[in-house]
Amino acid sequence: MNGDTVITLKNVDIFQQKHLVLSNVNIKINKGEFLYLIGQSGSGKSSLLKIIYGDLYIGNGEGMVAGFDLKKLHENEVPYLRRKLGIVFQDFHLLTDRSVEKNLIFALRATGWTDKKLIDSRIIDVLEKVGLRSKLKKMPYELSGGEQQRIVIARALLNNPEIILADEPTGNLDPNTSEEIVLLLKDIAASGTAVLMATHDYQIIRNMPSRIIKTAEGGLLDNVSI
Ligand SMILES: Nc1ncnc2c1ncn2[C@@H]1O[C@H](COP(=O)(O)OP(=O)(O)OP(=O)(O)O)[C@@H](O)[C@H]1O
Repeated sequence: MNGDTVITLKNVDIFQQKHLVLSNVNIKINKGEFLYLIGQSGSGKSSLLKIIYGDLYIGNGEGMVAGFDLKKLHENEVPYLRRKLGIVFQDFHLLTDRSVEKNLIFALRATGWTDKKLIDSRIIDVLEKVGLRSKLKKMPYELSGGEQQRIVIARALLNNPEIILADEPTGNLDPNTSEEIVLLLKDIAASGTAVLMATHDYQIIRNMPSRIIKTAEGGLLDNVSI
């Protein structure tokens, strides 16, 4: 793995229980790349993401993610791998009973941050990155769906991840708001974080083309056109 590669999977077989979902997966993703992950429902997109964030273990093959060797990954190292990853999933909602600021403080404390000054300045940094500094004191229900998704992205950026995994981040958003979210993710990629975004939204891909990988027929295809 050279210094610019943040994800390498080599001849990896991906199982759910005893069922082989994807076989012989080969992929390299570099620092700062933005990729779409497509594939029919049930074809293995989530399983691929799970291998990357250490929720499924590698059987056959080799994998390196953000410097962690997936083959040797011990259960108690998974939280450290996750700190190198920003996760933006549809079901990773904001906590609805507290403000944006308190959501972000909660996420930082959970990953070991204790210094109040550093916490405050990190929160301002990530809110500026997503263009929502003014929403610091708002409750999630006072924000639009797109704004909430930006805050989820801000939360994913807190620990300065090497990779963002986004699973259908625009699934509940209207087309214009969806494009803004993808533009934001592309900006984040341009500043050095790799972004892998699973989506079923081909319109977005057509409007904002990028490298596409696809789960199909029990394998992973690279550089696909749609
Ligand atoms: N926990 C599990 N135990 C057993 N089989 C599973 C489990 N999770 C998923 N599978 C099976 O693995 C295959 C791939 O599922 P996966 O969730 O990776 O697909 P997907 O492409 O992400 O689908 P979707 O787009 O609907 O989210 C499916 O056949 C599914 O039934």
